[in-house]
Amino acid sequence: MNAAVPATKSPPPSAAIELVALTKRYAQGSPAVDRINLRIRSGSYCCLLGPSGCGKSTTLRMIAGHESVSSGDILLENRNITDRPAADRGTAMMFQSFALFPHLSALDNVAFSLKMKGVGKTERHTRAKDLLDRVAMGALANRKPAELSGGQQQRVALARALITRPKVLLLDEPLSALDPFLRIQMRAELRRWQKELGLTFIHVTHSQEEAMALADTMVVMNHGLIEQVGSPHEIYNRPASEFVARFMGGHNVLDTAAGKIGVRTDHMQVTPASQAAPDGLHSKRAVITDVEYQGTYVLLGLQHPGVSPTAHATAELSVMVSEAAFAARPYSLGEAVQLSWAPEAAHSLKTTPSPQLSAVL
Ligand SMILES: Nc1ncnc2c1ncn2[C@@H]1O[C@H](COP(=O)(O)OP(=O)(O)OP(=O)(O)O)[C@@H](O)[C@H]1O
Repeated sequence: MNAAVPATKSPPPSAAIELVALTKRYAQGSPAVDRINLRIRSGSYCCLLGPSGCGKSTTLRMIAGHESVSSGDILLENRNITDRPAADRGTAMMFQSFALFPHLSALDNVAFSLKMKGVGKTERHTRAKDLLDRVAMGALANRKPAELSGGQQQRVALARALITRPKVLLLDEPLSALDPFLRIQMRAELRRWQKELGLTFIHVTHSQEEAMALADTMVVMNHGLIEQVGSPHEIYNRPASEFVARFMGGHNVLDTAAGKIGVRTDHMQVTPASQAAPDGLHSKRAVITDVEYQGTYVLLGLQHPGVSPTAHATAELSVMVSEAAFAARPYSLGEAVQLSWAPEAAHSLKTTPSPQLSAVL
């Protein structure tokens, strides 16, 4: 007879950063960050995402040690760093404006923190030059920041952050100072560096597109709370709440007898009302209020029937129709249609965040 074997629980994957009931209260009123729990996997690219004022930068600054914690804990590789000084945490920060010293060369900017630590000139210059070579900036090591492009300054800023050999790199809107073209280029570089270095990156952004392009894990915040944690694919395909569906975009939020549901705009079909069956559980009448050509697809804006469109009204619903489908059957403003969707394309949405959502990666 087999002896009963106690069930063994496999340990959770190692976390580079763990936030435990982390809270920041600046003054009376609702906290900027409200008892959030989060584990960020070692070696992953994590994006903190949310609208202005949601608490993402405050969270990052608390991890960096640039902001005091009202209550809760921050652990780095199981070490409690909540009250440790910024320079002694194993984190490094890369800022939006790169914060390079204008009067110092790229090499001296990168070597600066080693100088402050009393590292000798030969060693600090060797280490700084190695890092500049690594980010393909070795040839421009003697240039001052004003003599470098935005992208080159970003590489210097990255090298400068890495010189202290951090375990976790914190990036506060690192791409927002760049023009749109360079932003996309540097986004790819950030992702490549993170993979090459095998470091944990925590990147704050308000851009859904940026977070989707970069993150292994996205953390969507709203009003100091975490609304949802997941891969870009999970968040985009199964937004947990009405807020996430609306914030991520590309979704319609519909009221049904069973509550609110979300359906992706590219997972809805349009049929002329004259050819449609009566509305059912997975269909709805609507009137076209907007037709936008977007290249590979046409975006139709729609209102519920009976709502007269005004010049300032934004469409309540939108549907993506492929360019070919629109060419085969164009739709015009004011046309009555039926929207339909497959039952599996719809998922229910929470309307309010739960205050103590525990987000474990
Ligand atoms: N030093 C401060 N003193 C008082 N309130 C602050 C301070 N810093 C931030 N706040 C408040 O805390 C809340 C969260 O701010 P935080 O900067 O973390 O938001 P955010 O999501 O990063 O926004 P943004 O994208 O605009 O930077 C906001 O309501 C903000 O006004």
